Amino acid sequence: MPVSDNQLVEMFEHVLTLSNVTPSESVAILKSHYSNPRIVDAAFNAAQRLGAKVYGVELPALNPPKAMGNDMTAYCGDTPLTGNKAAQTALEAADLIVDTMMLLHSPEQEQILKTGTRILLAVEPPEVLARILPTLEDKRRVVAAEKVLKTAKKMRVTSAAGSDFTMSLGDYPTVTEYGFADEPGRWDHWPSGFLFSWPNEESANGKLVIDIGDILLPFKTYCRESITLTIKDGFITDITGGFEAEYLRDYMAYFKDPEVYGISHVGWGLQPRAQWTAMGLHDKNDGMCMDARAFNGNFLFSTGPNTEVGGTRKTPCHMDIPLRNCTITLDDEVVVVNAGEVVFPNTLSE
Ligand SMILES: O=c1ccc(O)c[nH]1
Ligand SMILES: [Fe+2]
Repeated sequence: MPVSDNQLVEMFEHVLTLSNVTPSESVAILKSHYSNPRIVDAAFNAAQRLGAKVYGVELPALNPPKAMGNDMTAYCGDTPLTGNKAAQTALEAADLIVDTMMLLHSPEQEQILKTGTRILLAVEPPEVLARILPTLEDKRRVVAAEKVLKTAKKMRVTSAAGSDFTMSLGDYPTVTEYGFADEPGRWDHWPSGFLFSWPNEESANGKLVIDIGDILLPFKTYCRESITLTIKDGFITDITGGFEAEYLRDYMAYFKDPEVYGISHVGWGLQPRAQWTAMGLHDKNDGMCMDARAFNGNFLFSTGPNTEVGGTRKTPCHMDIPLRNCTITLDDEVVVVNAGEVVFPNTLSE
């Protein structure tokens, strides 16, 4: 439901405080013409109320010729910042950047983070920002899960629908998202509450069944009939099913890039305030639907790029595919999700 300007400023003050913004710091508000002006204003006001030095960086939008739809997560790689050295310098000078235009996980973003600058992405609708306002408990839960994921050498995902998907882990880092950028060089996304890593190259194998009700982003559709993905040595080699499978095949083939079939980040949702049903209550252009990526107990699968963690796959096509009712096991013993229920960490408060 509608969120007042006053509540939006108060929420930004809460999240910037959790992000350790102090009066001795500088905060850059990164925007473009398509940013939500209410979010830009609330971020400006909240940072000033915390005593920080605030400035804005506005970049002209970039429209890659092959990009379709309005969801910024669909097309990764070049961003409005690409090649803009002066803006890059202005952003690297900040202690914290509130990104209201979506830098995505671009090489430029990684360069900024390397300087110690923190980045907080905030592009979802204000009512989603309000419903999933970050808490220290969110961080505790995600960091507890990170402890097992970052030492895991193997992940196995199974489901009653027929998934049996394994991969080796360890060559790539674990990324946590708990909703605030509180440590130097950290990128985070408000709203969130999940974690992920990437399979070691050529190690992902098996079958994934996208079952009825599972979600396809950026299509923002609930699957109405199952799709079966065959994965061999880190790449999808077959996509079978009915219309939904045909649609996914056609969309991925459009990019004419074999790297679109590579496996990208894999992890699970830990946000009890995110809801599987939320996507159905929003228009497709409202936002990127973080409820789908973060809802408690999902298996978040994705395809395409791995450049932000030093991989070589720079394909622009990125699918995020959260599955329900999966069992996720690490190293054949630690079950983190059992048939869609989070079992580790085992304490969850609403
Ligand atoms: O927060 C996000 C959003 C999109 C994505 O692909 C990863 N994390
Ligand atoms: Fe993703």
